[in-house]
Amino acid sequence: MREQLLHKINNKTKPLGSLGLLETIAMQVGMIQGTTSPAINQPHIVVFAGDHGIAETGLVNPYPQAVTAQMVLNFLNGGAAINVFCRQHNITLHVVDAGVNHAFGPAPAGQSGDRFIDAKMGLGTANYLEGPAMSETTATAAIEKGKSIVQAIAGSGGNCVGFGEMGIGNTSSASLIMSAVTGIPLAACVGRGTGVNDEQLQTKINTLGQAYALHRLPELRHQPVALLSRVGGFEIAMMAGAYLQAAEEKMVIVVDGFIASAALLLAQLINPSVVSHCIFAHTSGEQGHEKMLQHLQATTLLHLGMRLGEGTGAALAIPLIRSAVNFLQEMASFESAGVSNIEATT
Ligand SMILES: O=C(O)c1ccc[n+]([C@@H]2O[C@H](COP(=O)([O-])O)[C@@H](O)[C@H]2O)c1
Ligand SMILES: Cc1cc2nc[nH]c2cc1C
Repeated sequence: MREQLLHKINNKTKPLGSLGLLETIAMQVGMIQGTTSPAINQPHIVVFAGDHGIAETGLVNPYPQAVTAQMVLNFLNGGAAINVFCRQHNITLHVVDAGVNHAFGPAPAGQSGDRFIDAKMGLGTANYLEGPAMSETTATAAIEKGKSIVQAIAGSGGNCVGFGEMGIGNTSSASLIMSAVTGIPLAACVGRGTGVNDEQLQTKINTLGQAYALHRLPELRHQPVALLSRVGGFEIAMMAGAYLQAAEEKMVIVVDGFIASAALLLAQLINPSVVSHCIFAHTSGEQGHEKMLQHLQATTLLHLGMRLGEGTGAALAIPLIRSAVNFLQEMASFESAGVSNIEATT
């Protein structure tokens, strides 16, 4: 298949390699789908929302925990950045309550076709400065729930999915997971998140250092469920399961920013082949993301200095992925168009 795809790509009416990363994407999507005529059907973004006990201490996050629930309602009312980009690019948006510290009541109706999924694992995690964030049973249940959500989307015909997240305090979980899994020192994994100042950043690093020592994270570096239970989040656990199922379903997976990539690190520990299904949308402005991407040996499509989350980077990358698939499908070949090629190409 690789040979056939390369032949098809190289015989399009363009100088060899001149579509750059789009050629890499066309090759990858063809390999995932096992065809020289790949297609992106209805793409989906799934945003997992969850709260973090540590956020209530105010030691690691500038915005209050209540923003998580408020933003979920904003998603359902169509007013967040991810709503705008999904509307613009005709992407179906799903919003999952993975464990927000708020009772939303019976299925709050989304406008503009947005879908709400109640998968609440609790009213936020416990504060991992004092004990585990959740039990290992709950971490496993969240992974399984993430799988079933993606299974339903695949069943409805979607073959491309991006995962986003919303959770005040979740850059802290992501930094701890990153440091544990990659072995990169914690201080190099901790960034400003939604925007801590220099002094708050030092407090964040010191605070997370305590959690790192308390839970002896380096000893858990090969144990995704244990890591999730100690310092994870419900939305991160669910997203890890979602990655695994999306790969199982042979979907094209679009990876968003810092937190979404940390969830992928955990999914990769469970099934290393998941990364071959992943297209990395963007390099986040969150310090640490670049090093995490290096660990994943990932090349990203976009460098926009974005650090919002919600799946916004993934949504912006989807039209580029469509362009990659479309050039493979629709461009004329040298032969069909009667354009002169050079000898070296076959
Ligand atoms: O996606 C990213 O790279 C990213 C980087 C920094 C912050 N965020 C978003 O900001 C929130 C977490 O930030 P914080 O400061 O509360 O840990 C959460 O809702 C994320 O979606 C997202
Ligand atoms: C307003 C706001 C919107 C967000 N979207 C994702 N994370 C966020 C964090 C804040 C604070």
